[in-house]
Amino acid sequence: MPVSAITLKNVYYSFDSIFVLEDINLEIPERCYLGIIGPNGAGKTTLLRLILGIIKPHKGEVLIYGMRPQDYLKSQTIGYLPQRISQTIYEFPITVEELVKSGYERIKKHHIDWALDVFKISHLKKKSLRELSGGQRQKAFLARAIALQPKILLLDEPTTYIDPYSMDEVFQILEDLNQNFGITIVVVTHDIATFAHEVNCIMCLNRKVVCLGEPQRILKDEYMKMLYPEQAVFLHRDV
Ligand SMILES: Nc1ncnc2c1ncn2[C@@H]1O[C@H](COP(=O)(O)OP(=O)(O)OP(=O)(O)O)[C@@H](O)[C@H]1O
Repeated sequence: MPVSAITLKNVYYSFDSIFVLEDINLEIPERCYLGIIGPNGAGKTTLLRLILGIIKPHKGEVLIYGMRPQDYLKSQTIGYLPQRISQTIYEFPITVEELVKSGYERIKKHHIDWALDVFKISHLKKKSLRELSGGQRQKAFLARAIALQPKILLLDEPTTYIDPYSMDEVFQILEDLNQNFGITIVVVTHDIATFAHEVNCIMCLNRKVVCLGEPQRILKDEYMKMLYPEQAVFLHRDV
């Protein structure tokens, strides 16, 4: 039986007494590459923050390899690329290398070098973030997310700022991290059509789990209509 990397059981979360997530039940097996899609405000980022233990469910439980996130994080890490990165970080003269090790007290140099190498930005390591393009910066943040060699990687809109050529490169790297390094990846995205070719499972979220399954099955009009009922035009893609 596959090991469950992330489990959510009957999870509820509310802001100001309004539930933004309701009765979420989810098992993400180890080595899964899951895409989470859903309209604005569907609760996608909130779900990632629950998995990270930044916030706690108001009802139900979140387990990482059978442990509460705060217990798991005592000995392990979860890689995370947040959706919104504070612009103020660019005002400090921080280099790519410094960014990758920031917040990690005992990180080893070869881990930093490995992460920079994975995202093909070793040549930029002494450059200030201010000198980089948006895509190069995003790769620097992705490198930081994997620097501690986590078993789980959570990415919130990772392809923002990345041009189509570099996007293929990033997809290749993520696939390699998933297949060859065995990292479980959860990616939140609005770029459904592109990601459908990358992930092996898609979850549609809109406060509740609307549907979950293989991309070929999920990207059918019937499910998209359930997820985006206001939209007049739906995706027609062969995946
Ligand atoms: N700190 C907060 N205080 C109050 N409400 C919040 C807070 N953070 C999020 N919300 C609300 O919770 C709901 C879910 O937000 P969340 O950011 O998880 O959605 P999302 O699916 O990631 O959206 P998007 O695709 O726009 O990034 C939204 O209605 C949002 O307004």
